[in-house]
Amino acid sequence: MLTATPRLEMTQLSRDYDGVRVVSDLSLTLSPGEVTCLLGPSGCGKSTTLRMAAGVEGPSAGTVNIDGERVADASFSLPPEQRSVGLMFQDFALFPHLDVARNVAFGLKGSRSEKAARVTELLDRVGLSNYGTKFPHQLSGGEQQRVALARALAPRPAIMLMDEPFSGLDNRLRDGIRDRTLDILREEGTAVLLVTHEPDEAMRMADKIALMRDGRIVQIGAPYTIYAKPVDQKAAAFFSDVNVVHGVVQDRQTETPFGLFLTPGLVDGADVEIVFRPQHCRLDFDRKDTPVHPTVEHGVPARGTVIRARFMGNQSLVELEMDHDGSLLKAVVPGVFMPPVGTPLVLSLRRDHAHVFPCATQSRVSNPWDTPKD
Ligand SMILES: Nc1ncnc2c1ncn2[C@@H]1O[C@H](COP(=O)(O)OP(=O)(O)OP(=O)(O)O)[C@@H](O)[C@H]1O
Repeated sequence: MLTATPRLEMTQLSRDYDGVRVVSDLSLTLSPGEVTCLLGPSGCGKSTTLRMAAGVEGPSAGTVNIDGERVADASFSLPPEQRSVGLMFQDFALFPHLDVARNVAFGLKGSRSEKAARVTELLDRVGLSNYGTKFPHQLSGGEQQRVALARALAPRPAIMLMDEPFSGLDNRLRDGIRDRTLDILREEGTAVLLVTHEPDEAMRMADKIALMRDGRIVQIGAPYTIYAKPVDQKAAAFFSDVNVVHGVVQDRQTETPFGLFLTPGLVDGADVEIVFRPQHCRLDFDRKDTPVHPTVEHGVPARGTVIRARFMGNQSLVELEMDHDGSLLKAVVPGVFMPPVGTPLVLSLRRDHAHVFPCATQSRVSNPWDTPKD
């Protein structure tokens, strides 16, 4: 269950390397039992942030608190072993000369029998009850990952910090191990900070996603919010291909081949982008003799010609060259739809899934669902 007291509280954290700021003014809190994913492209500062939470690095500015206690600021940083944190990285880093039971017991304090009981409990939890006397080299990648999880959980850390812990695993294993790992972390009430550059992994695992770019968090929210209400075009494009249609504001609205979009608060002449995902497009055959009618849900359809169609399993990707300006737009439609190159089609978009951003500041200004009927 989530409570109001944060387990980990990072406030206005920054980190410089050789005078270059790689994490900037970053604030983030983690609650017990909550999984937060730091998601972003390579080099955006995810691992540096995680290392500051762990105590492997100290911040150049800002503070880190764990359970209300200051563990780091610009002048000091408690080392990892003095913080209640568990660490898991891509290479499981098991001790090769210790058997599984001794690997799990490594960081444990207490009497021999207490340690043995905790090791037994954890090996049972990760489904490796009979593996205590095996050595790491005798285990598969998935089994090693489970031992690493048991070892990290053994001292009952308040916080689990995980840096791409599943990326070394075979695809077939990964989903099952991810789900089971999450179940165990939730059962333990551990607050989790998971670093990943894979949107699918973040969407699947996170209660909360912190989307990073250039050392900053650009958006924090539940996976659905981050996906459905991106703050800008780059945030939208991090999760899937996007289509972008340009327009110019006139009288607080912007006219496009897909109809009018409200753009309140923007001055006449401002450039805007209408951004929408291929999954939110609809295709219809172009019956040239029959006019295409706008609808509230899909706005005005625009004409285009098929330049490519690809089958992708349970859906098809169709690319169109648009009649109005020769731009390329993509539509993903369910099932098998493979129109030949040159087929005229009309494309419309789900207006409640389209986003309007001013080109200069790239921040979200409105939901075009409010757009009046054309
Ligand atoms: N010890 C260091 N010394 C100098 N620069 C560093 C150091 N560690 C990281 N950096 C730089 O800081 C920036 C952020 O690196 P970081 O590893 O935090 O990014 P990341 O988002 O985790 O990337 P990836 O997904 O590729 O691991 C990068 O430009 C990196 O080169």
